[in-house]
Amino acid sequence: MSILEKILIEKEKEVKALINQTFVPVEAKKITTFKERVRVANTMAVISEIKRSSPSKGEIKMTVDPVTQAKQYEAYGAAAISVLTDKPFFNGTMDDLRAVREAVDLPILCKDFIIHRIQIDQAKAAGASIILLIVAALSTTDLENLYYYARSLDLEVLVEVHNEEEMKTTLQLNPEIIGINNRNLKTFEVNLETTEKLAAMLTNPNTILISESGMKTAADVVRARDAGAKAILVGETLMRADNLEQTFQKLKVALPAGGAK
Ligand SMILES: O=P(O)(O)OC[C@@H](O)[C@@H](O)c1c[nH]c2ccccc12
Repeated sequence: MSILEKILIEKEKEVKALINQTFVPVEAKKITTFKERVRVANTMAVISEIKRSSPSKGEIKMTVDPVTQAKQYEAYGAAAISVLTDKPFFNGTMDDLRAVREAVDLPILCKDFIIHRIQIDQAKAAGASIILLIVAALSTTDLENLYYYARSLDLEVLVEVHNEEEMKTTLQLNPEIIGINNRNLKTFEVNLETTEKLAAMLTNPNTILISESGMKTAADVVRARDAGAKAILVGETLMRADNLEQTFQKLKVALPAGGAK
C-alpha cells in the first residue's frame, strides 16, 4: 500500500469523527488574496510552509513554534503561509493554523488531504483562505464538487497535480491556481523536471502556476520560473534554514519583466 493510500484511510476516519461537528470561526480578517499578491509581484512568490515532520523526511523540526515561524516568514516577504494540519503523518494540527491566522496577515493554505466538504468547513473556520485539492487523492467528480464548494465559500483553491493524466483532468476544470508537485506522493521521489514537463501542458495564460517541493537553491527556483511558475511552495529548506532572511533572498528570484499578470 502506498503512503498516500495509508493517509487516505486515516482521513476517512477523521472525516467520520468530524461529521455533525460545528466549528467556531476565528475572527474575520481582511486579507489580500494570494492571487492578487502574485499579480503585483515582480519576484517569485514564496508560499512558506510550516512542517514539523513528514513521512519522507522524518523529523524536520519538531520543536518549531508555528507562530514565531510564521511571523518570520511574513517579515522576510512570504506571499502566503502553508500550514500542515495533518496530525498522524506530519505532526501538524488545525490549532497551528488557527494560531498562525491570528498572528499574521498573509493568506494561509490549509495543507491537508481533503476528501470531504466538512474538512473545508473546518479549515475555513480556522482561518484558512486557500485549500489544497490533491488530484491523486480524488475522483474527478469529488474534485469538481469540492472545488466548486470551496469557491462558493470564497476560498482560493490550489489544485495539485503530479503527472500528465492528473494535469489533463485539472485542465478540464480550468482552476485559477495549479500546483505541480515535484514529489511523487506514492514513492517520495523528487524531480524538478516534473514542473517543466507538466507546465508545457498549460493552455490558459492566466493560470497561476506553482512549483511545489524540493526547492533548495536559486538555480532550482530559476528552473521553475523558466518553466512559467509564478510561485513556489517551500517547506524543508525554510524549516532547516539557519538564516531565514538570506534564504528568502535566494529564493525570491526576479520574474521576467512584464511577466506578472
Ligand atoms: O518540504 P518541501 O520539499 O519544500 O515541500 C513542500 C511542499 O511542497 C510539500 O510539503 C507538499 C506538497 N504537496 C503536498 C501534499 C501533502 C503534504 C505535503 C505536500
